[in-house]
Amino acid sequence: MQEFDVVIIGGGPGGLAAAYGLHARGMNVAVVEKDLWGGTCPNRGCDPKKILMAAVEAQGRSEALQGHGLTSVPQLDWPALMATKRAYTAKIPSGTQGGLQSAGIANFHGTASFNADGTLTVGETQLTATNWIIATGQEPHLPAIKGQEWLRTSNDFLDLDNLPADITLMGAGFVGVELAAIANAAGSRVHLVHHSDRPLRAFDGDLVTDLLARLTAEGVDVKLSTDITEVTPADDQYRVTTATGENWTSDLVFATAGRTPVITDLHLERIDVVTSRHGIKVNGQLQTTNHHVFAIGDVVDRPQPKLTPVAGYEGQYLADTLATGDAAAIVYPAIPSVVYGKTQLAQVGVTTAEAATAPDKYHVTDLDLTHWYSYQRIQDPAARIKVVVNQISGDIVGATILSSEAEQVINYLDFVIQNHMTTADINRMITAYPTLASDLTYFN
Ligand SMILES: Cc1cc2nc3c(=O)[nH]c(=O)nc-3n(C[C@H](O)[C@H](O)[C@H](O)COP(=O)(O)OP(=O)(O)OC[C@H]3O[C@@H](n4cnc5c(N)ncnc54)[C@H](O)[C@@H]3O)c2cc1C
Ligand SMILES: NC(=O)c1ccc[n+]([C@@H]2O[C@H](COP(=O)([O-])OP(=O)(O)OC[C@H]3O[C@@H](n4cnc5c(N)ncnc54)[C@H](O)[C@@H]3O)[C@@H](O)[C@H]2O)c1
Repeated sequence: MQEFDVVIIGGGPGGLAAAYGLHARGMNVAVVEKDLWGGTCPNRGCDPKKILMAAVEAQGRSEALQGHGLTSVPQLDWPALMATKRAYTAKIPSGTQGGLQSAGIANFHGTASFNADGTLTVGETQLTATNWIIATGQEPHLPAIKGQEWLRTSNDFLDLDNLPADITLMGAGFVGVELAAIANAAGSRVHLVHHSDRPLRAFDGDLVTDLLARLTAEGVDVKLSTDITEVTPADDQYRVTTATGENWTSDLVFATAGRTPVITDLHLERIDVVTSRHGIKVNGQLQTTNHHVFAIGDVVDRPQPKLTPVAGYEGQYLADTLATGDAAAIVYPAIPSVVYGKTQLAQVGVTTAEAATAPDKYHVTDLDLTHWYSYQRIQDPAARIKVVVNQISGDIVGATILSSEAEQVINYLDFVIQNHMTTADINRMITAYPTLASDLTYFN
């Protein structure tokens, strides 16, 4: 039996932030990982996806400048792009584990499972700890349709040797929309199928409609209010059938219909940790129903978006609270989120839906940016922002933006919101001109 102050289960962004934070505060910690050290984000999530996106973005920029100074559109070389991605991801697990080893943080590779006496089994090893942190993340959800066994996932997509000529994506959430943008740019015929008429529900409806219109204009077959009920092999393809009897064939069908918490192996029922279908239940201190067990990151049932910086923030919070005994509840700052692609959709702070519920407090400005210098210069085909302003103070408190530059603008606005900068504060700054930052003075 090996003893620790804290054992962390899951070596992804959440678990690693907690491990390094606790170790730096002098605590004796161990991390357990059953699969790839580094977790979803650097191995099969954010980072590999955005390596593929680099080529997608470059193609989008070139397309916009056809007739405005550029004469040909670059084509994506999938095998070369995948080789570039693999050159990055191949080093992640060993580099991550090597980092833990050099820091002197104990690490165990294997599937962690709790025992009824509150200890943990990892292969042949038994661990015990004063406190535990569960950071086991989520995995792709495979909808229970006929032919479920034929469905591929984002893990498979991000490791395809060759991109097939025709693919179907079942679900138009973050993952579905981003994979559609990549596959479409790389020359595949993409069917992006969503069961309701309102994908990306967390974002402003008008801007989601604009984004789907852009994807359609780029060649994606967007099908809303379409329920896939069956996938069956048909020669060397798959036949996709919907609830209304519509059908087509595709080379591969991907389930992009959300993700589910990874908790089965842990046997949390043995240690009285309560879960829901959305994940592990926690209080404001990220403490589960067992007072010695905490949970962070994607595996937690909470309203905050499931993103890498959120998992890391929660890991740092627990490093502080467990090391100091200070039990102040976690307070989240504004959390920016971006759906990446040639056209990006991003939001931060108060949403337009929240603003609509308090019209006395908030005013929403809807601006077409296509004629602004920053967007005209690059011939951005779709550029629009909705800015939420506090009517009383006149300050920007939220924004949703659609454009090929959205990922940058949203972070500038995050700084403005997080630091409660007033219009006067922004006007007191001199920013390099003409840039996206120099546009900040025009938003309210
Ligand atoms: C395709 C895709 C793209 C994404 N893009 C972005 C993006 O652009 N930006 C962004 O912010 N977020 C993005 N995300 C989300 C991001 O990857 C997650 O929010 C983040 O990885 C969560 O970190 P985590 O530590 O909670 O979980 P994870 O990173 O999932 O790590 C959990 C780890 O726990 C391990 N584990 C599970 N069970 C056990 C067990 N019983 N024993 C031992 N180990 C176990 C798993 O193997 C895994 O390595 C993306 C996700 C996907 C799928
Ligand atoms: N750029 C980023 O930051 C980024 C990228 C990818 C993932 N993520 C994170 O990972 C999380 C998971 O992403 P995701 O896309 O897997 O989930 P998601 O919840 O964003 O989207 C899944 C969508 O599939 C729909 N759906 C559910 N069942 C369906 C069915 N049977 N048929 C068709 N559609 C169905 C859901 O209604 C939902 O809209 C995101 O919420 C986000 O927090 C972030």
